[in-house]
Amino acid sequence: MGGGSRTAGQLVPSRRRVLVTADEERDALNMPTAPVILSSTPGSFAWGVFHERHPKLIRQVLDALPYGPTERAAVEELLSESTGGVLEPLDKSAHDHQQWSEWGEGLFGRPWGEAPFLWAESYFYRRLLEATGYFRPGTWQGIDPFAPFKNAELAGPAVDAELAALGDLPSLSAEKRADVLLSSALWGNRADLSFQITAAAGDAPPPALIADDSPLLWSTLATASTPRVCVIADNAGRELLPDLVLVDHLLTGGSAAEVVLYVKPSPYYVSDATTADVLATIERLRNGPGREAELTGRRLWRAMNSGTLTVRTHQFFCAPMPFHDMPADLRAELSGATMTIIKGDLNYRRLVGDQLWDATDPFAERAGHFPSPVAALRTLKSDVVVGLDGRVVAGLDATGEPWRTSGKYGLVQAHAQGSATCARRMKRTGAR
Ligand SMILES: O=P(O)(O)OC[C@@]1(O)O[C@H](CO)[C@@H](O)[C@@H]1O
Repeated sequence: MGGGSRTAGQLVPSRRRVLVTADEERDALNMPTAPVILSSTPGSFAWGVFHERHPKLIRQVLDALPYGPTERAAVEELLSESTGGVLEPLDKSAHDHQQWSEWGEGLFGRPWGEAPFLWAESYFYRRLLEATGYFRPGTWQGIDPFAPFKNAELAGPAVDAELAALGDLPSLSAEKRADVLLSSALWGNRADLSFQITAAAGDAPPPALIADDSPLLWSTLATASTPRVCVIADNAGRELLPDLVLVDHLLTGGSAAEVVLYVKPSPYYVSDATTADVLATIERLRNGPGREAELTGRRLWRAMNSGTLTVRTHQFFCAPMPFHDMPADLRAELSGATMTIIKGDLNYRRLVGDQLWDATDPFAERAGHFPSPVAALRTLKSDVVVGLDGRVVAGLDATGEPWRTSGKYGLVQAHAQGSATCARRMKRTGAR
């Protein structure tokens, strides 16, 4: 574990647009804070992402598509800059140059490892799209550099088996089916392609759930008259598939009258889902194998036709900040949700803050800023975790395993009093 600690002179990205930052708010409320994770400490998880995972990723990206000399050189240059150089700004011609200049104020010109890990990773993926020409007019405009990996996974035999297994669902009781589908969506998060780049070969440990607030998730949905569920998706392929099956179950079983599925506006963290990935996954379901898969795919198609399922995105989902700093329009959208289900490790980091919290800090304190009741379905693949029982933490520490990052443990954590922190902030500032 490790990263670095937040000291007086430490650089943090500009949050000029944010009226009250998470740290200012905590200071004002006398709440505890924790060191922001950096990637400067050799041997830490964050350092390994830049120095071990990214070099392998870059090789895979350059092998997967026939990029020309300009793109190849730019990609190699990014790898060398991000492992040994300083943060260079986006070219002035980039459509979001100004935006990133603001987000990176005080960071450009400094070594990558001095930027918060979350910021640096987000910027790495933005720069990778720049290097491959994703936003520039030309051959590679709009071409997802990770599409070959995502497509291979979706077409693979493991997905065939998962689709065929859907045939067992009708024989289960409604309650059992709900549990099974929630659990599939949770463990589907282990199928993240960036994680697999450095996961040990043949590594398929039996999963273990170390926190389970699923009763709170289900009871919150059960008590609403017309439940609106927002799902903030994570990975495409073998994670999005069970997510969509869960969405179908929520809609057909009455746990949700409406579902809004949020995806990334552009390729990000290798396998993160975009709208194109949602469409490809629904198509995969419609084509089976298996009658139940076909029916699920058709129902999802019709749900999109009727508007009970909407797929949306927002630029903020690729922004380098925690959810605490989400812009007002997205906050307003999410505030109407009966429950927002947040998938995956990165979204969890953004929800609670990418900081070295004490693992027993209450989840409600870290997630209470979210504009709606919120539930996180996440396998642990980074240093951040909160809301665990002290005895569980002691037991995990005693194993000597890297339990926070191994992908072997998972959690369902929920908080149902949305906007608790928001309400305190409004009271303090006199806002209505
Ligand atoms: O969000 P996901 O797909 O569950 O996980 C993303 C991840 O693989 O990438 C980051 C490190 O690059 C970590 O947050 C985590 O290890």
